[in-house]
Amino acid sequence: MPASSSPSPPGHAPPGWLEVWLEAGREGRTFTYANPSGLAIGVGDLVRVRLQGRPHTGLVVATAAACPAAMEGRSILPLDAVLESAAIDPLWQALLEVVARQCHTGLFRTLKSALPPGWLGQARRPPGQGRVLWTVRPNLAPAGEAVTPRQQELLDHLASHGGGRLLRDLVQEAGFGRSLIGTMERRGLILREAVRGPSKSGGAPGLAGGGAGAGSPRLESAQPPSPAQAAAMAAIADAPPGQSLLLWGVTGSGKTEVYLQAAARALAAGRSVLILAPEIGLIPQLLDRCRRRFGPAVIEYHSGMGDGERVVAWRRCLEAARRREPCLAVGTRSAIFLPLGQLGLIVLDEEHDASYKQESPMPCYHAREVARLRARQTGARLVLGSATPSLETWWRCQPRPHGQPADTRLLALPERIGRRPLPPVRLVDMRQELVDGHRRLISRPLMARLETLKERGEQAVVLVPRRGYRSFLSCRSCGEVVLCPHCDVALTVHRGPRAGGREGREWLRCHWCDHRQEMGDRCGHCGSTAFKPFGAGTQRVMEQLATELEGLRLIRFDRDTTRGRDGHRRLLERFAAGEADVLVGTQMLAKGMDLPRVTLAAVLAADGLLHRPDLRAAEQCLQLLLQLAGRAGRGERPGEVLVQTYSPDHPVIRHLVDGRYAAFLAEELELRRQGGMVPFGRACLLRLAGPTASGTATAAAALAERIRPAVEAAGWVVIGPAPAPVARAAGRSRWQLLLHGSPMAADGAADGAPQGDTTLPLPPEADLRRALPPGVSLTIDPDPLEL
Ligand SMILES: Nc1ncnc2c1ncn2[C@@H]1O[C@H](COP(=O)(O)OP(=O)(O)OP(=O)(O)O)[C@@H](O)[C@H]1O
Ligand SMILES: [Zn+2]
Ligand SMILES: [Zn+2]
Repeated sequence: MPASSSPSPPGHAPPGWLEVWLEAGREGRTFTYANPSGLAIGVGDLVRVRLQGRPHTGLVVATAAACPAAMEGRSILPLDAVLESAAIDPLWQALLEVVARQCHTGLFRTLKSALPPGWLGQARRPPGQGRVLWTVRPNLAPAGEAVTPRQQELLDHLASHGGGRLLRDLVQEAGFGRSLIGTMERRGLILREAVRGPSKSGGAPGLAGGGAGAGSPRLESAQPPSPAQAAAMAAIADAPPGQSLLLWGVTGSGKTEVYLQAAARALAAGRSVLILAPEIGLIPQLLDRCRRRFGPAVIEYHSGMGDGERVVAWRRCLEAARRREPCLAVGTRSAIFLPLGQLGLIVLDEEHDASYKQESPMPCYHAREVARLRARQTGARLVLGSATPSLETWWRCQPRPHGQPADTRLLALPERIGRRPLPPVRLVDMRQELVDGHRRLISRPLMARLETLKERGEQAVVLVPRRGYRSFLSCRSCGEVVLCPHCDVALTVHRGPRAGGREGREWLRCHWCDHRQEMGDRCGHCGSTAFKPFGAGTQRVMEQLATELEGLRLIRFDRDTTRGRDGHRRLLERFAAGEADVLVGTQMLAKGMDLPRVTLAAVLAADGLLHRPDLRAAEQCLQLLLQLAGRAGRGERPGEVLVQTYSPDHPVIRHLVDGRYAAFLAEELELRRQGGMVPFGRACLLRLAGPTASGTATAAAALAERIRPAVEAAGWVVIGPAPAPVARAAGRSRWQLLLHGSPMAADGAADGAPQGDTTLPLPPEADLRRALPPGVSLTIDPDPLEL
């Protein structure tokens, strides 16, 4: 319950007036409130106030002893209550201020993006209020205590949610009955606790820092490290505070084991640990591994969770920080802002992944850069792990001129665990397949390999770049591709029941805005009703495999089949349990999976990945293919990679076959150097979107003129305006301006320094917005990953 009027500390008069930030509109606004009853209040406190008669939760951002001059003589409302003292730590706020500045936006927008949804805002119900049920004794099985299957289900469910979940989510979302919960409470199997204010949370399970032996008998013990793993762990332990390290380990080299042992060490020293993965789909496996090692108290945080659960996770971090207890949190990019105290270690797994970058809304931050700032600020070590490091991170490991040490230390795990070989890559030239009269989706070599899977008791993963049934549809008369009416992208053919539809029928869907329509509509270009489908999506590949290889058991793994909270976990568990021979899916199957029976990784249409007009297209494609290759041969049996392509001589394919990622990076770096591109130059993208093409174009041109003086004075150039690569999406026209600056030209350093000064030569964000016509939105994206 809200903290009541606490006496103010001696020597500090309670402030008479407060500036409170409230979530009003997109930016938020501060309002002045009075403190007539003299509550002890400070910056960073969470308070309840009234705005237009309604209760709101707000954040105190300033206090004053005297009434602000602007408010003199006006009636000022008193605040209602202090909800929570020191809800925001000054150090944490300082971090957000730097992020806001680097992303060229305000602190409020940044706060709003960093805090869990519902933390601030109109008090529909005060944030996070509710009852949480905690597991008290998760290990009933070894204790030999009798529980019903349904009771065990509830215990497992709680364990998989960090040990605790809001009562209303348990009932409404997870469907557990109140009587079941009541019975278990009475038996002392679970514990109810209100989540408000600093809690005495005796019921929260503790974190086992030491690995084996500590706490629960079910905890798994650490693996004896290989020499390379041991060297990496020692280097992390000995690194100076704030140091960044790149853990470059080939797929299956045991990077995760290094993270876990480094985490155990930090926890044992009383310091918190944060481990990030780029996608929600990778969280379940990572979380499971962490919980097996450290117990159920590991905190989970990502956008796949309900708002209430995120608030609970946030609070658990805050309260642990107050008690100076270490925690271990696992999450996606937004977890980089969790209010963990005494941070000792931050890990970004798959550090090269583009999902670490927020594209919209602003702030367009990169979790890797925020992690770097946070590590420096708190003295934590930052470990960036990857089998295919980003060019930027690799570049930071190179020695600097004049004998300065590299910014990031390189640690290598050059071999797989158990010296298992990396799987060889075999190309299937699809042109030759055609010449030989084989026109099927699945080449003969791939068929032959899949046919023997089952008898050998092995499994395969098959990557298909697109979900759905067919990639696109074009008109038989005029050849035009059928586009989404709201976006400049081709509609994808899907098959199967859709609301009210029949099984097996085909319909069209936009992967950008989710528009859906019937197949039979006329060609928008010539009026013909005859269409021809092209390309194959996951659905069609499933169908083909099922008809051509009878008896082969398949699971489809894409965004359509992994919906819902546990969608990824459910399918992967079924596959791991041997319920299927082949997993057919999109990019998401290339990452993280560690299944010993997978001996074949195949790509059906590599060409769909190769030809993208983007600065990082080659880098991202090679990363994906190497990741995919890394799924094969992780167990006792050797693996193999099969790539079907029409472009066997493409440089990316060549590098894939040679497996020489370092050589690729060196070549790519040279290209970037010649072009003055990242990391030899900096870029910033201004994205505009508006209701009409002409209005948006005019606004973009006016904006270009407005910023030109400041941009050019800093030695940068303005490129454009130009239509965005997808010039219309969800009915909005999109234009963009690219700013390009070269630190090389500016400071004359022959080698280009890793971006030192990260502020952009632009007028303040608010000025830019004010100059835009109504209805036109602006996103400022510094160091964009996609152009
Ligand atoms: N020291 C060790 N001794 C025995 N087995 C190990 C050791 N370290 C890791 N392993 C096992 O090797 C396998 C691969 O390790 P891990 O998943 O950590 O690799 P990774 O480098 O993270 O892989 P990827 O990048 O491909 O996801 C796992 O099954 C893991 O349990
Ligand atoms: Zn669309
Ligand atoms: Zn037509």
